[in-house]
Amino acid sequence: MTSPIKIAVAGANGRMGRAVLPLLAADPAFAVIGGIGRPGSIGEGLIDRSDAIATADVILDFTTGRAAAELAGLCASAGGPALVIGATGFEPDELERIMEAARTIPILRSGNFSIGLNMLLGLVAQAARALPAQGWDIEILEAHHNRKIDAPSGTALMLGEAAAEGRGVSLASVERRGRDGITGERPPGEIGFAVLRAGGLVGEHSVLFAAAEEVVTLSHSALDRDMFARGALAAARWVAGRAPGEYSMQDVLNPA
Ligand SMILES: NC(=O)C1=CN([C@@H]2O[C@H](COP(=O)(O)OP(=O)(O)OC[C@H]3O[C@@H](n4cnc5c(N)ncnc54)[C@H](OP(=O)(O)O)[C@@H]3O)[C@@H](O)[C@H]2O)C=CC1
Ligand SMILES: O=C(O)C1=N[C@H](C(=O)O)C[C@H](O)C1
Repeated sequence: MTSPIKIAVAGANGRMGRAVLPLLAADPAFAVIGGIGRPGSIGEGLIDRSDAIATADVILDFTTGRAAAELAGLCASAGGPALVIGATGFEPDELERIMEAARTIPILRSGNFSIGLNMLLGLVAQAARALPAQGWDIEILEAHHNRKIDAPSGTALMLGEAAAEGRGVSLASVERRGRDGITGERPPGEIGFAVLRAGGLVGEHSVLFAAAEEVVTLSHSALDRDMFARGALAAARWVAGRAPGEYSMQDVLNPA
C-alpha cells in the first residue's frame, strides 16, 4: 500500500477551503496536515505556513492571486512541496512568479476544476475555429455570487483563451473587458467579457457566437462547490511526485 499524500490547504477558512477539507479528511489517499490561514493567524486545524511547506507533499491553494504567487515562490525556494493553485485574479507579474517557481516544483494551476467546464474549453476552441471573425462576434458572460472579489472570473479568462486560440490570435490583442458610455461600434474580431455579481450564484459561464441572424451559445453552470473540490482532489493526487513544471486540468483529464 502506498502512503497517503501529506496535504495542506491554503485559504482553509474560505468557501472553497471549507468545501475541500472534509473531502480530503474522508479520502484515504490523503493525510491532512492542516489548514493555512493568513500569516500569523491561529485557530483549530491551522498550521504555520512554513511548517506546512516543510512537511507537505502537496499544498492546495484557494486564496487570492497575490497570496498564491507568494506561496509558489516560498515553496520553490524550499524545493517543494508540489502546489495545486485554484485561486484566480492574477496580475501579470504574479503569473510570471508562478511560472518561475514551476521551474523548481510541480505546479498545477486551474481557474476551474470542473470536468464539464474543462471539456467545454475544447468545444469553444473548435467553434471559434469554425466560425469566422468576420460575421461571428464572440462574447463571454459570467455570473457569480456577491462575495467574489475578482473579475472577469478565472474561468471566463480560460474560455477567452480557448476562443482566441481557436481564432489563432492572442487574447490580449482582441479582448474587451466591459463596456460603458459611447463605445462606438463593435470591431470585428473582438472577444468581449461581461460580468454579473448577484446573490449566491456558484458560477455561470456562457460563450456567445453571434451572427446577424443566428446565435450559438455554449454554457456551463456550476451547481455546487463540492464539484470544484472533487476536481481539486483529483489534481492533487495527479501532481504529487511529478517533475517540476506547469500543469493544468487538461493533464489530469486527458493524460498523454
Ligand atoms: N479553481 C476552481 O475550481 C475554483 C476556484 N475558486 C477560486 O478560489 C479562490 C477562493 O475562493 P473562495 O474560497 O470562494 O474565496 P474566500 O474569500 O471564501 O476564501 C479565500 C480564503 O483565502 C484567505 N486569504 C486571503 N488572502 C490571504 C493571504 N494573503 N494569505 C493567506 N490566506 C489568504 C482568506 O482568509 P480569511 O478567511 O482570513 O479572509 C480566505 O480564507 C478565489 O480566487 C476563487 O476565484 C473558487 C471556486 C472554484
Ligand atoms: O470565486 C468563485 O466562486 C469561483 N471562481 C472561479 C473563477 O474565478 O472562475 C471558478 C468558479 O467559477 C467559482
